[in-house]
Amino acid sequence: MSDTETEEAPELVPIFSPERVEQVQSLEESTSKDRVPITIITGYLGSGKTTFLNYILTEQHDLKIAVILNEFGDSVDIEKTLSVSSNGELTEEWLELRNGCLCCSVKDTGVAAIENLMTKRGKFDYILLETTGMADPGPIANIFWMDDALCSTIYLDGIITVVDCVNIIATLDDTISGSSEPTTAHLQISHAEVILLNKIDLVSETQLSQIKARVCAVNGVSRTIPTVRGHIDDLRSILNLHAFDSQTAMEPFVDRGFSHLDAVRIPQFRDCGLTLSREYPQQLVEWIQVLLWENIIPGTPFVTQVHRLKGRVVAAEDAQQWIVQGVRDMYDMQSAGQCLPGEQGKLVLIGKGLQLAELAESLNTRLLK
Ligand SMILES: Nc1nc2c(ncn2[C@@H]2O[C@H](COP(=O)(O)OP(=O)(O)OP(=O)(O)O)[C@@H](O)[C@H]2O)c(=O)[nH]1
Repeated sequence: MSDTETEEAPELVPIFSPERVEQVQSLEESTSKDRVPITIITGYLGSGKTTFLNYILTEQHDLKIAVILNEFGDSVDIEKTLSVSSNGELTEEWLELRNGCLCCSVKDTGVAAIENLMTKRGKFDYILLETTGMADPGPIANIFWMDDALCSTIYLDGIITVVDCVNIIATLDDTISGSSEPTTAHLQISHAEVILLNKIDLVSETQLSQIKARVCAVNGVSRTIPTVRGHIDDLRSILNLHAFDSQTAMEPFVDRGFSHLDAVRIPQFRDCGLTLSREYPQQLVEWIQVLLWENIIPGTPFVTQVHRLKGRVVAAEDAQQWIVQGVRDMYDMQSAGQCLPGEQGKLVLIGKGLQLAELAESLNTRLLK
């Protein structure tokens, strides 16, 4: 018999008193009955969060879901076009969709937006909140723990992180030089209960298993689901997880190690909004290609790294609108019908080395050629 086998087993001590356990149980019961669940959808810039939400908003299902879209910087009006384009309506108000869902674009994930939503209580039974691509979901999740008024009507059900399989490895590698801080992408993955490995149409099976291994190294306890454009056969399998019930009742996020992961500041990062006059899309595309593929501000020696590009381009000849979307070195352009009279285009860039004056001048020079 070894020494360890002769040692007495340690006495197990309950961590929580019977009163506390009772308190938790009653909170969990009220959770299911009286409060509306909210799931946070997070994921790095361009990973496919809005595409996933658009899928939910247009798919037929028996869920009445309210969606809150939160946008980075200046791109809210472009995003709105994307999220409600299937109905052809553009509005900042809450919009009722044909499948019973509600949709709204807000510039800020403030408590006010959620309180405003709760005035429409009864019209929905679930809330999905999309964070910006640069957000650490920890502090947002904290709102549903800290704010007493919100806690009485809403509870955090879970966090879903959308991963862009094409770019995730580069994004995870992209630490601030000399720093051991986790990147935003690490934080987003580490908080998730469910991780959508999205854009698998663009990677091989071998790449997918490498990506899965890398993602699981950051968070090995969450469920991973491979997706194309966020399509999930059984939406219910990722909702109503009650992922935080026991833990949130037992210990606030600050004790779960969330608070020290507070928003990682990436100093070189910035977003730039450029107003476009009516353009010749082909010239703009050539400019975008140099920017994304050569990583310089076209016609200048300035080095850049664009992580996300979104834009609405209005063609000079026929006032047709095009939505341009770029994620790192990939981009696509889709026709979005005729623009309204007098409407101009806009380009929003998020990344490093983005100098507004130089970008604007470079763009003008190229487009005036
Ligand atoms: N090929 C492919 N493209 C995808 C997929 N999912 C999304 N996309 C494209 O990726 C681009 C970015 O998608 P979005 O849904 O806007 O990404 P997002 O995460 O909401 O972006 P941000 O809000 O800017 O962070 C768009 O051009 C989408 O059409 C996918 O599974 N496959």
